[in-house]
Amino acid sequence: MAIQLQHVSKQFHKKEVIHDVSLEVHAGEIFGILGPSGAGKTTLVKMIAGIDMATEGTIHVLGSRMPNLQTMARIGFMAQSDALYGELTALENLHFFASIYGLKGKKKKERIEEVLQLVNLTNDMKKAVHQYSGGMKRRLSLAAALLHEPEVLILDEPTVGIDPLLRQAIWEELERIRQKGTTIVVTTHVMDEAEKCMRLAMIRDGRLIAVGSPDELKKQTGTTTLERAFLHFGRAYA
Ligand SMILES: Nc1ncnc2c1ncn2[C@@H]1O[C@H](COP(=O)(O)OP(=O)(O)OP(=O)(O)O)[C@@H](O)[C@H]1O
Repeated sequence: MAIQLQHVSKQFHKKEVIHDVSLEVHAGEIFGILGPSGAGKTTLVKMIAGIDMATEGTIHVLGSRMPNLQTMARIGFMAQSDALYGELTALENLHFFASIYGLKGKKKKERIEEVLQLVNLTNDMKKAVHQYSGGMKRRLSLAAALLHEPEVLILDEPTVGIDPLLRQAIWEELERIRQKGTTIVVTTHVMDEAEKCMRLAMIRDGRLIAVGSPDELKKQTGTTTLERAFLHFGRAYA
């Protein structure tokens, strides 16, 4: 088991936005968190990544209770808004993040070259990031999250604003990374992306309404699309 949430709740200013969520993510899977805007996906993944704390309940990642600094060094996190330095080039940005992750010398240089190639930005690596398109910034953020070859990779809506071709390329990349042994958690509000996950959690109004593989969720509800399955599970909480 790579990730375990037990009875996790989160309040902001006394308002509860996550209610009693328990779930498990298996090692080596691509696990999706699917829900509409405001459902609580970002709040959940931030707590898993150790950036935010649960108000109640416990979260374990790779066997340690979060938040835990040592474990955080084994997690790659890509936030929804790109945390990049616009005035620096892509290469300079990656050097900066690599130093934060403690990469040095030859290993650092090699890894930067690898991730740039992975997200297909080698030819643009010397451009200032403020000249990048939205899709290029997303890919650079993904590259930064991959620098330290994390055991767990957490991506908050990684393909928002990315054209379909590139989206496809990013998903192929995620599958490659998974095969190398990384456990991946990805949030999305897009059904066809959820469909690509091995298992997924459906979230509505901060509540977990269902967990399973896309096929299981459709079967359980006797529907042919995840969208219908989502509506079906959601109804029980309406
Ligand atoms: N720092 C905060 N302070 C107060 N309320 C917050 C804070 N962060 C999130 N919320 C609230 O928590 C709820 C869940 O937000 P969250 O960003 O987790 O949803 P989401 O599913 O990621 O949505 P989106 O897809 O739009 O990013 C929302 O009602 C939001 O207003």
